[in-house]
Amino acid sequence: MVDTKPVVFFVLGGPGSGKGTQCAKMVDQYGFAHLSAGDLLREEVILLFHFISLIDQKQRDSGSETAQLINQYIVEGKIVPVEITCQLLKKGMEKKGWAEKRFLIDGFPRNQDNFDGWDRVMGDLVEVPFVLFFDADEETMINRIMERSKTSGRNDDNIESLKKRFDTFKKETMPIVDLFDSNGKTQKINALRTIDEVFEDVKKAFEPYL
Ligand SMILES: Nc1ncnc2c1ncn2[C@@H]1O[C@H](COP(=O)(O)OP(=O)(O)OP(=O)(O)O)[C@@H](O)[C@H]1O
Ligand SMILES: Nc1ccn([C@H]2C[C@H](O)[C@@H](COP(=O)(O)O)O2)c(=O)n1
Ligand SMILES: [Mg+2]
Repeated sequence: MVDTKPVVFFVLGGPGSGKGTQCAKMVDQYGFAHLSAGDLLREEVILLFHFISLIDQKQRDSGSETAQLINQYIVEGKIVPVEITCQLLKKGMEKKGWAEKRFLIDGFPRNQDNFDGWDRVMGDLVEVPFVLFFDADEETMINRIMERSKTSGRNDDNIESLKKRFDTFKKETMPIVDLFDSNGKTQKINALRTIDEVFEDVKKAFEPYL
């Protein structure tokens, strides 16, 4: 039987490097499935708070605790424990019908805990041909995020949270990018040009999978 493992491409880069923007273009133009770990975590907080009034006391306490924990991690720019994030990603993949898809998993794995947790749960179930890494300097990324903050409504799009997110990115995420790189699995993209120029390089990286 032909192996039908889903193909997963991780998408990494600093805050505001353009991960979500470029993934959206891959979805629109080539039908890739896109899951952003950050988006899934934000949605989970909303869902847990929203349904809290509908469930019994015991579930309510645990749901509210989880929502508060995720929210706190996000505002502090820290990485949520992988048990939570990996389950959300797995469920998201299943919902999209995972066996036939090419997945872009954006903002994951963000640290060693993410990397190890994914490997435990998903390592044998999917193929990961490479990691796309959007390279940009901090000043550019700060400018983009501060502009985005005018409309995003994100509670971590402010200078205090942003400093912490950059700190986490440098200390915890870059070693993961380097780890993939040492196995020849990082495709680095210069993210400092226009959205369309960056997308030209993104397409080249995915050429064998289009
Ligand atoms: N190449 C680009 N040139 C100028 N602006 C860009 C470019 N790419 C993205 N942007 C803008 O920068 C902001 C951040 O982009 P995006 O949301 O895609 O980043 P991200 O990497 O997903 O960030 P985060 O990690 O915070 O989710 C958005 O407002 C987007 O429109
Ligand atoms: N693997 C992940 C991805 C995201 N988060 C949390 C912490 C991030 O600062 C925040 C926002 O992510 P983004 O939308 O910028 O990709 O979400 C995490 O804990 N683990
Ligand atoms: Mg994003």
